[in-house]
Amino acid sequence: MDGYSVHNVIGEGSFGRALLVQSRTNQETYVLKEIRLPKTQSKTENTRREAVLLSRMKHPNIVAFKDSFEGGGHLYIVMEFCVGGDLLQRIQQQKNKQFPKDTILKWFAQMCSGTKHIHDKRVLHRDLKSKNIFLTDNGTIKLGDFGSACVLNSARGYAHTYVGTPYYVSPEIWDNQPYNNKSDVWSLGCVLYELCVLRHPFQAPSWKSLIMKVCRGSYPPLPQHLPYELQYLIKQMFKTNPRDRPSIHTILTSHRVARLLQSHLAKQELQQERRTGRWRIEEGEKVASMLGQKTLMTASTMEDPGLESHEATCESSKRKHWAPGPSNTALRVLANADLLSSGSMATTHPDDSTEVTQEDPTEKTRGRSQWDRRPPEETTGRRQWDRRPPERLLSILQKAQLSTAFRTFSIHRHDEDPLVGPLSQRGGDNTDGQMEVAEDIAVDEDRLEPRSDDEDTDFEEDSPCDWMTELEQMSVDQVP
Ligand SMILES: Nc1ncnc2c1ncn2[C@@H]1O[C@H](COP(=O)(O)OP(=O)(O)OP(=O)(O)O)[C@@H](O)[C@H]1O
Repeated sequence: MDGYSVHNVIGEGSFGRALLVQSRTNQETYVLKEIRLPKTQSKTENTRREAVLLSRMKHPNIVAFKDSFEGGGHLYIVMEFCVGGDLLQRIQQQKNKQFPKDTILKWFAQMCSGTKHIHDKRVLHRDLKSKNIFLTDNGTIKLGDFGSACVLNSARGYAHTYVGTPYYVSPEIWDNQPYNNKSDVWSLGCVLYELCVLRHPFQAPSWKSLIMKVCRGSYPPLPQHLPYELQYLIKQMFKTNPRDRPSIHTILTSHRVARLLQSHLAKQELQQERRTGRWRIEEGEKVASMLGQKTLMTASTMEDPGLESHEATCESSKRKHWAPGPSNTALRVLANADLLSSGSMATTHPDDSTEVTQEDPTEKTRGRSQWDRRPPEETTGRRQWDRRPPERLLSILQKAQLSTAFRTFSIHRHDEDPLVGPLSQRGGDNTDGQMEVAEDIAVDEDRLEPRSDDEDTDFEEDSPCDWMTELEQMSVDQVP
């Protein structure tokens, strides 16, 4: 601490404080994060990983790491100060005035660029949200607060990390599936939506309603004045099956949307893209070993072909695949069946705006992804994403006191209603209980078409924690 003089405290997070400091050496202003070190050795190691991870991420759209040190039972991480504050504050400052289209595109392009850098290193952010995205004085976007997932890798830590804040959590996480790179894409979709609408895409008056909306990808349509590309992009980012969601690489390289975004990336960023476009294996391995193998798995177009074939042999047995059937964790028959109305048991297909029940075999092919133009017989056995909400979770939440869920999920760290977010409308919104997507949007299916699963970057958490079981146990423990 001797090298810095403290100006003021700029905020308190769940792990400590953020201070505004000035370096005695170069007189520059920085943010110093003071993080309480856990008592046990293994947890302390995990906490240190945040600093290690941050120090390895060098990109114009990621908050720059300056230094880290320890003292008095705390870890201190010194990082770039983003004068413009976080994006959530910026959205709130707008009141109800929409951002100009070009601002949205520029910021989103920069977010993608930063996220791509992280993903190219096989790291998942896991907590992308407008509060963790910052602005510099010249309006450049910087992703911050990432790597906390690696820090919080105790069993409870994972539960905490996986769920994060409910507004940004993708359907597969509610379904107790491993976090993967497409889960970050979903969260970025939420941020993009917030920039366009100044509200959360998914908000509801109850847990059940919120989770159902997320699992069905049900959000109010964007205002008509926004360009087609943005409307379409959001629709793709909110594909409930992660395999149908484009990767960041796809978003940044495909067709018209990509061109629109690329034109908003500064020359400097494009150069950085070119430099880091290919994933460097040594770099990825270094990060993985620093993170104690807690990082990610195989298969990316960014790899050397040699690496790909090597990994295909060595890793194939380890790699987790999406189960070829409905989730066996979340879709157990609900003991208290009245939790779900008949309407909520229906599977809705936004692409053809038809509601069909999950069990109706004649409707199976209509539920296929719009990208999947193969004849029905070729797709037999392919996983159809089940858009019923994760019933086991709903059941747990039904029994659990909201305050228990509040603590476990760390959804909202203050005393307010955990389901009322900073951009929420009280009492939910007009999509509550209904499937309302932008039906009237014309779809050009050739644009931003995700490549096949094998081609698109796709990696996931190595050893995910079964946070749902943990939560279930906690709710049982709470019963007097
Ligand atoms: N690099 C930064 N530049 C400017 N402001 C920052 C920076 N990092 C954090 N802040 C601000 O400091 C405050 C505290 O941040 P911190 O990351 O410690 O906690 P949090 O994001 O509020 O909570 P948590 O980390 O528990 O999610 C926030 O208001 C955040 O906007």
